[in-house]
Amino acid sequence: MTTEVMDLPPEYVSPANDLRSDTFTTPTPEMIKYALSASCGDAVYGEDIDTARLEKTVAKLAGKESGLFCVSGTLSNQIALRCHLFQPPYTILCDYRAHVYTHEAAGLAILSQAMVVPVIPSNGNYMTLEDIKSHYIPDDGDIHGAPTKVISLENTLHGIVYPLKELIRIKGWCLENGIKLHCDGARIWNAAIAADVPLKQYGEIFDSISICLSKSIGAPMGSVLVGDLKFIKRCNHIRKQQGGGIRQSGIMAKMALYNINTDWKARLAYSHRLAANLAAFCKANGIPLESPADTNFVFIDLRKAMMDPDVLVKKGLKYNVKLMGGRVSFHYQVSEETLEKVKLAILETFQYAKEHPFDQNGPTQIYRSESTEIDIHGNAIQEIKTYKY
Ligand SMILES: Cc1ncc(COP(=O)(O)O)c(C=O)c1O
Ligand SMILES: C[C@@H](O)[C@H](N)C(=O)O
Repeated sequence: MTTEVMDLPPEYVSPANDLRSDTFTTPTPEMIKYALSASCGDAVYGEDIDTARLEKTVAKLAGKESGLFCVSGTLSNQIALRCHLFQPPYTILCDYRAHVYTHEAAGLAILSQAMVVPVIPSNGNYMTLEDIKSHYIPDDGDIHGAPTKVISLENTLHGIVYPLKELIRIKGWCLENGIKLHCDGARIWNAAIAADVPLKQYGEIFDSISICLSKSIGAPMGSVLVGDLKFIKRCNHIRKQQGGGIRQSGIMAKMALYNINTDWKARLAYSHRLAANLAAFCKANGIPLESPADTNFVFIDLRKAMMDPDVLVKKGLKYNVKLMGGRVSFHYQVSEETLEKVKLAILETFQYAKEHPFDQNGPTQIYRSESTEIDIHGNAIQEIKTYKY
């Protein structure tokens, strides 16, 4: 039996109770209405006005010469890193939790033919210059080596805001050593308001930034990759090679522009407030967190708490809240009611773990197919409705 998503009850398809990711933000009627006046040129020929407007708007916000609208953050990251690289052998250095390394299907190996140096930060939260210096591979002519040619940082990573001073230190060292610096800015908007740093200041530090539109900004899709003009022209070439050329993308660009041109800071600040509230609740109840809740994510330390992620997912559904595991992701469309309900689900799971400790010895995964309402065959997962916890 295949179950159309449309058959699922409304509460299953609303963003208001969806804490799995900020990618679940949905277009509002205002965005859709605004998009009705979108341009309809062929963007591959550079003839779509609203796509060009979006690219210029985001590039200007970041203080960069040019921007390129990509269908996804994955594509914009992969294109950027590929275009910073020229002749293998080389390596890309990043945090061991970086999306470009863990969630982009080995694109760095396939598209860029790059080796990756994944670094565990010595402070547990973000790589320092000292971490980088002790892991990078110098371009010193040693025929055993694959020199590090680009460093990819994520801001925020795990919801953690990268300290500006550290970014500036890393940038200075990269300039001295001829290493490019890319930012996976899927949540750079969140970092900007949490750290009160203008996007333009991040633009001065990074050679390229992949600025996602489909997360907290709330656009239906995509990212804008920003950098200098020559670099973005090269990225446009590789984007086309990867099948990423978009024709009439004005409608999508217009929806993104609507949210960028309205009060995105207030919307993100709301999500950060909810996350901070949940983090304080966890602290007050002795529930450990993996990392500081600087922005819109709360990462519960399931391993430390011996909490079973499947129990948490099903407790969530008991209170009509969607979770994927220990990461609780807030966005501007999440309701205050959902915040109160997820507290109940987390507390009950924490208490359940005291009697039924769960020793998770496998990998910690963000994506958990059990947490969706329909399986890969499109069949509703009935047992979720008959949870036993
Ligand atoms: C940190 C980070 N970078 C990049 C991406 C990729 O974005 P997309 O899903 O649009 O490919 C994501 C997830 O969406 C992400 O969480
Ligand atoms: C997991 C990752 O691919 C996705 N970007 C998310 O944050 O939900």
